[in-house]
Amino acid sequence: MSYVLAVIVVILSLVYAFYRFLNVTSGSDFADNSIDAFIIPDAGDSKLKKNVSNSETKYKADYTEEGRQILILYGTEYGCSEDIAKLLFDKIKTLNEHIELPPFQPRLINARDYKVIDFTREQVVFIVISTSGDGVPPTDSRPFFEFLHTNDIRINHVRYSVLALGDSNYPQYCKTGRMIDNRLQQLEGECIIPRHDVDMEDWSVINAWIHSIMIYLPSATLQTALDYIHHHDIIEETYSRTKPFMATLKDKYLLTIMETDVDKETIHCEFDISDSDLTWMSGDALGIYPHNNPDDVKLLLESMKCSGTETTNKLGWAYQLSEDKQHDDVYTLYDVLLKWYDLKVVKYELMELIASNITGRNELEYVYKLIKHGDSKSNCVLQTYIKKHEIVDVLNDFKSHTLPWQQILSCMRYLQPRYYSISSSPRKDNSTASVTAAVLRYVINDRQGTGVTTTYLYDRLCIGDKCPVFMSRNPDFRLPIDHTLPIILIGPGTGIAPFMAFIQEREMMKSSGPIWLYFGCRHKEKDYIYRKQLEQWSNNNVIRLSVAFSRDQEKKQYVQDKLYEDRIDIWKLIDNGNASVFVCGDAKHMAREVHTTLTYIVSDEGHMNEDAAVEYLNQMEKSARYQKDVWVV
Ligand SMILES: Cc1cc2nc3c(=O)[nH]c(=O)nc-3n(C[C@H](O)[C@H](O)[C@H](O)COP(=O)(O)O)c2cc1C
Repeated sequence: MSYVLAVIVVILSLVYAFYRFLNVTSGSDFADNSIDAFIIPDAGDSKLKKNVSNSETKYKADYTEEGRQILILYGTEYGCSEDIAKLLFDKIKTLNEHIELPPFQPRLINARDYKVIDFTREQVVFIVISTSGDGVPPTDSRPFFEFLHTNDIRINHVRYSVLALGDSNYPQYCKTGRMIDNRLQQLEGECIIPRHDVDMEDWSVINAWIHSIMIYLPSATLQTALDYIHHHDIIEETYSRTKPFMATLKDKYLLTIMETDVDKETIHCEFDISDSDLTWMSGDALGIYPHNNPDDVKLLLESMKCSGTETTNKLGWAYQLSEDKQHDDVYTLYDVLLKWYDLKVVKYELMELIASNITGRNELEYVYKLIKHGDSKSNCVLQTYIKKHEIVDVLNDFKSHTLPWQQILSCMRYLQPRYYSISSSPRKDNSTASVTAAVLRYVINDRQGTGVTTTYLYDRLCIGDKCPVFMSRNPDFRLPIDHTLPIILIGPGTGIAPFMAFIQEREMMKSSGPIWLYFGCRHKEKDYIYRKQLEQWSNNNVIRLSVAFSRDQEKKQYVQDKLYEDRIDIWKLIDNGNASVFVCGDAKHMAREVHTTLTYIVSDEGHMNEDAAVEYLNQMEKSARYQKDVWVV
């Protein structure tokens, strides 16, 4: 029996080794190809230390020697396209290690800074761009998109390829990348690698695209030239996603009453941004970089077989603090995990790394079962596993691992900022930005899980503490310029956050435009957040207020029921009053229900068939956002 098992293990190991060989030779093994780029050096190694400091500036290098230039242009809302563009940059640089010809000179440019580009001087352009909002380009890439579509720029000598990032749950899937690709074709650019559409950061697609570029470049004919792009020509914002401002938490309090475990825990936080030049408009969001839960860090350290006192100098990338001048400081592993790494998201590379390291038969069989169909989104076994496991769970599932912590880190994601609609208007107080957040606590694999940012804000960040923040623009979510026009705001739960800012704004402007607010929660006495303020506004005729309590009576009531009750008046306000409708909330089904109800109202009251009603709403709801204001912890 044991002989048979031993044979099975050997066969599995061989199959896996062969599988890895196939992947490495086909270049789709992201882990193997990327580890070097991300490995965190040990503090004592000065050569590596130098590399780390360089990595802060390497993407902004001005080239003073001739090279074979390649433009990498990215447009991003949340940073993913930028990370991919940087990875491509690093990969192209590695080609120089194997060639004697003039080096490749990749240049990395944010589409926001497109004006520094002279397309007549470019030869090869790789574009990585996401789609945002309701199928629109990332906010600060919009001028570039506009420029490209309104100017007949001469690019018939340019070779290009586009990587389009998106999410197939949205109707306008990868629209920005698709439109840019079409436009470049129209302008007679030569597409050298067909566009790849990336559904929800599907790394198998991203790797395939990068791999095609790596195959293409060595044999490509490229003239050498001296670079004309100078980074000092690019004006940077003082504070941004990559360079956040350290805001002071001025105040925080619970908005709900907690009597049982299932009761909602919603908080209000105020950040002092007075020493920054940060500005915002009602409808914008605040990006917040959290710290992880120290208990989670300790559990992870155990599963990594580390004490946490291991040291390293800073990461290849972390958000930069303007007052933080000590980039070469030594950090403990505990600190690094607390502040810069995502402890939850399991990357495929980690699974591969584990598979290459463990020896236990059962564990080997298990991991092979998970990864044998690769890292594609269609590998349901792996996807289901990843959804239900955080990194600590994975390491505990494969306890026989002997992985050095540096390698584990190299397969982890950086901690991403979380975005919250700002619930205060700058017209009222432009030095204080408020956010409203539902604290997330859940059970995963028999232990307590917590939402990183919401518990950071409520449990760990104290009043007076500082925390890195930045502004995230939301230009499609704005009050009508004409303040006399009516607005209908539908915002149950924390969906009310941006509407608090809208109402404050109109109140400050003493605007005459009617405001109808539809708010919903479970119980009048427990989670009717901002009740006092809302009722005061209602009593003072600033708003017309309608509240649905879903669990205070036998028959559940939701905002859509309230909309339906008011259907005749709503139709009049929309049709005769030219009202704008805004929807915001954190539940997908709510947005769907509201949309269905609005369609019904328009078709019934406006005497249209359903298709016409949907079309009418599409036209009318230009500024409405469904499910877009969901800033998941
Ligand atoms: C608010 C919001 C709106 C989005 N709208 C779309 C969309 O209309 N079409 C689409 O394909 N993807 C959409 N996405 C998905 C993003 O394109 C995807 O998450 C992408 O990986 C983000 O890349 P970035 O971090 O470079 O911006 C949306 C994502 C968010 C958060």
